[in-house]
Amino acid sequence: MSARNPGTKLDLEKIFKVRVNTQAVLKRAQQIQGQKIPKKQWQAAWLLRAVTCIDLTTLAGDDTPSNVHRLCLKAIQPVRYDLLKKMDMHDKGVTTAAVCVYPSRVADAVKSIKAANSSLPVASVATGFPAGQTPLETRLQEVRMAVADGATEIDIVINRMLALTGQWEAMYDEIRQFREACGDAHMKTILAIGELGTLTNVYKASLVAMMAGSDFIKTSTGKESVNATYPVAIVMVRAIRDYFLCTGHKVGFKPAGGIRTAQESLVWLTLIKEELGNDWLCPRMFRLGASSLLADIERQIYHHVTGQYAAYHELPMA
Ligand SMILES: O=C[C@H](O)COP(=O)(O)O
Repeated sequence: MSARNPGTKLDLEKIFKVRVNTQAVLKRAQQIQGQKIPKKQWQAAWLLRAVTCIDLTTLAGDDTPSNVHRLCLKAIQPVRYDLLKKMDMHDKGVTTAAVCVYPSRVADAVKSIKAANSSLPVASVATGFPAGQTPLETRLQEVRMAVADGATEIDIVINRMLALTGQWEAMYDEIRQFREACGDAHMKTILAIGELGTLTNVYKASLVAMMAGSDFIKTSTGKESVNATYPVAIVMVRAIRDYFLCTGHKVGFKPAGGIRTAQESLVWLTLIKEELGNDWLCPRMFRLGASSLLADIERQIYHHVTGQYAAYHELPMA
């Protein structure tokens, strides 16, 4: 990952001035979805880029060491070797960006990745994911435990109650404490946009999260009824741009939740390229949080290489 965002003082004046023009945002989101996407070998290259930006995720109540182990192996070899060889990409170290698991499964993931002689990062959700409704000390302790078990990236959830009641200072203080508990682990801050009510709140929460030192801002847990949407992404990436122009610090962006198709991954890459530029089109600055996107991308790559669609059983999945 890139140099970290140290954060800034909380600028409440700037937060209170935020207004979002919803119609303009919706129009821009439509424009981006209407853009032509690359075809043929360019599409295959973009899809491989998308693979390298995936936080391959399992966040289920029935996660076990064995399904986490399979997830890790898939993250290390996300696309079948013979397909990569046909594209002359077999020796380019194509992996996903990270695996993402619950705190209790971090040690399992670290063990599997070490056993495979890989240094793939292990990310963990924490802070009472997904609702964030546990006492602050419990949430802080969860972060410390995930880091102690070997997570090098922590996806925290914000306290929505503080955002919904306009307690931005308290939200800033909590996130600051999470950042400290993370130590050297990079922190992605999940806004849970489906529960923030308005796009204005999304912009404000984005700014507060960045001022408090988040390395990434992330749309959703994947557990809300509304998760990663393009209009919300426009608002968040504009906040990232605004913060960069004011401070010189680059913060990453992670849409997550409900992203399932290769086609969607191409739209996400287009959105990042158009709104933030090529500097953000890499795993250091952009992640796709997804549990089941990789299957479709690998299928499209199979089609690109062979001219046929694979049955799902032909592609080993996590
Ligand atoms: O952070 C990642 C999300 O929880 C994944 O959501 P998903 O299962 O809808 O892909």
